Amino acid sequence: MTDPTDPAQDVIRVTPKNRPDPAKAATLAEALPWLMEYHGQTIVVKYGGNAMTDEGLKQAFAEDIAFLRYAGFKPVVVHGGGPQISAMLDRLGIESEFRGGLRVTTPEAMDVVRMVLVGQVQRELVGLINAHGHIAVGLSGEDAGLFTAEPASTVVDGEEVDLGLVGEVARVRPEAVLDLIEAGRIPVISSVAPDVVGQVHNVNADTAAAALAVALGAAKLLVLTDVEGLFRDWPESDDVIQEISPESLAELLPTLASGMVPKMGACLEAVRGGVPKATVVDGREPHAVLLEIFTDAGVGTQVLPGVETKLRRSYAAAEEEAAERAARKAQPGAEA
Ligand SMILES: Nc1ncnc2c1ncn2[C@@H]1O[C@H](COP(=O)(O)OP(=O)(O)O)[C@@H](O)[C@H]1O
Ligand SMILES: CC(=O)N[C@@H](CCC(=O)OP(=O)(O)O)C(=O)O
Repeated sequence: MTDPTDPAQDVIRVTPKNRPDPAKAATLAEALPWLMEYHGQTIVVKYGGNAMTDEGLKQAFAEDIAFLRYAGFKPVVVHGGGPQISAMLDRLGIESEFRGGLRVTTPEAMDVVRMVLVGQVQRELVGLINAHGHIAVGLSGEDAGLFTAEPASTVVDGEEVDLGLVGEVARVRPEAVLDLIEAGRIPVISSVAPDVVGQVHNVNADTAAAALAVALGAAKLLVLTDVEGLFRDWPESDDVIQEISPESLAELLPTLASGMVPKMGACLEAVRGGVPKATVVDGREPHAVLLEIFTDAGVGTQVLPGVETKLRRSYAAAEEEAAERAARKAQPGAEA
């Protein structure tokens, strides 16, 4: 017989507020096909500096990455830090410019790029992920011969531009990353890399992520940036490309502007190199990684072999249209 006056008894009255929520179970159940698809698979996540704007976003990113690991995936992070490098160069009074989406890098700027990427951004991300169980380890392209760079060049307005110490990835030795994955750790990688004589180069982080995804045989490359995806006619159009084939992307690439050139070029390289899917999503959305991987909601732009180009309205444009419709409805004399 229970004694209702015994304070040791832990009782709870079920009210509509604290009863189990079937919607939460539905969200978890929605994740099942993706858990099955990616269990044990490597996913390379490129975290762009433009999506690291506040502490909450960075913490949510770290939670997502730890979540993937505990869900049985093998996440690998390649991080950027363009805005953070620019801020430090400004503080130090060193000028830098972008050509074709790449930073023209002098030896003086290279020291700053390396210091900010390896010494600041990478350290911070490792710390944030390790708050969830000491699982992250930082590396750069200089560690264990991970990346070998060769000088990159780019053509802007038909002219070849000298980018200084900017590198392409000429070779990947993924063994160090594979060792860490095997040990259940999460590699967090900065995109600086030596050339064959040891001169360190500044590699665009999208480019580095794609090369690594190919070398690891990743099941997916996920790129977090500060736009909803690839806009068809930036900045005029509201249309975001939802799905695109490598062939159509190759046609579109020469028409793209600024940061999207290396980003979409990297997605193309990844898919051409055998990665089944490369996706660009808006990293300003908290938990963008979990939303993209585990839900059916079509977010961002996916590069997939064998698809027709599919468009959707940007969220901002769709919301504006909905607000206009609502305002028209609310006007006196409007039809109910
Ligand atoms: N077609 C396009 N669609 C979307 N964004 C574009 C496009 N063309 C250029 N951009 C620009 O590219 C930027 C993303 O590249 P970048 O600044 O290098 O980002 P990240 O730091 O994430 O690598 C966007 O913020 C946008 O200003
Ligand atoms: C050659 C080149 O442009 N390197 C980039 C490296 C960092 C990077 O790629 O950062 P995001 O991903 O945040 O853009 C730079 O110096 O900004």
